[in-house]
Amino acid sequence: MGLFDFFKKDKESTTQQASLDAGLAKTKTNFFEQLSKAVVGKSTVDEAVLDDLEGLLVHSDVGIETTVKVIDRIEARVARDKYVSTAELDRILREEIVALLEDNNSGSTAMLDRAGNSGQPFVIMVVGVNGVGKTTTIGKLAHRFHAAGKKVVLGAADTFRAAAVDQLIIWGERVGVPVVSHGMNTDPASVAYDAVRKGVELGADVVIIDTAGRLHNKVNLMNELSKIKRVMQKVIPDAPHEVLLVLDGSTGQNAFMQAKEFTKATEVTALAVTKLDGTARGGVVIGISDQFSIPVRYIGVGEKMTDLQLFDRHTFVNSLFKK
Ligand SMILES: Nc1nc2c(ncn2[C@@H]2O[C@H](COP(=O)(O)OP(=O)(O)OP(=O)(O)O)[C@@H](O)[C@H]2O)c(=O)[nH]1
Repeated sequence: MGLFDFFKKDKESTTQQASLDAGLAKTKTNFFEQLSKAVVGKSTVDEAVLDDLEGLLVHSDVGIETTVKVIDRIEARVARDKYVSTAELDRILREEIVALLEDNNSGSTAMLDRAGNSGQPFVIMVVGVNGVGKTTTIGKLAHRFHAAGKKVVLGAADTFRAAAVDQLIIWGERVGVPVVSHGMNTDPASVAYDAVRKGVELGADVVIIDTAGRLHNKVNLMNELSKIKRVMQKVIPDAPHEVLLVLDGSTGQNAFMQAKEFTKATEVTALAVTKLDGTARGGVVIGISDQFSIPVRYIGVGEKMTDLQLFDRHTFVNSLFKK
């Protein structure tokens, strides 16, 4: 890495950090206001403080099971160290959350590092219900790959809604990458097949396929996703290399429910959690990454093309606890 690249990278990470800090601002304000209320007038972490902390974590959408794990860890620490001051609670909580994410999120390799390494396009099938930010996330991903010098092809296989196809085409133009589309109400599997073929023809590094996510008809969803996979495999036998489920972080327990349903319908290999900037309950990322043994790879912290970040547990928790 040359000196220029080093500074460029350094500047990039500073910008990323700033947008993460801004994106998590609502969650932070909410969490720390509540946390300081919980410990006001108390010098040690006792049962009452732990009870308040439990309520606070649940309220931040960390989820019951994960909250119980965090509280158990802190309780064990309090029992071991005998005296834990409330002033230390921040640090302890932060350490325990990082440790929890470490247990559950190991082995997540950034897609960008893997894309284009095998000589064939790296195929990403993107799933998720309408409105969660699926198309936007695909646009942002395309931008990320494109900006990193990767050749990208998009496939508009969400043919159920005209707007989804149009929106993807607009993203393609904005980013400067080709979009394979057959229009609305066409066979999604045929779009996916053509997109993967186009990717091979063009020597693309990445092919990203948008799909329709109609959860209310699980059998149809399952069949449609299986069919899309089967036809892709006629072109590239081990495709898709990633099935990315997009979840709206501002919908709290709904996001958990969707993750449960989609993981039943297809084999999901990675998660993207969007709209964290619009919620005070960003704890959902901690819960989701703990509950499903699927790595959270990306988080959305705004509407701009550059507002999609690689999820890194340390950076995330540091930002959350930064005052
Ligand atoms: N604030 C914010 N808005 C986001 C983020 N990601 C997506 N959005 C917005 O969420 C809205 C829905 O996003 P879409 O990409 O249209 O959602 P979709 O899941 O593709 O839904 P359909 O296109 O309706 O299938 C859009 O207005 C996006 O700009 C994010 O990380 N932060």
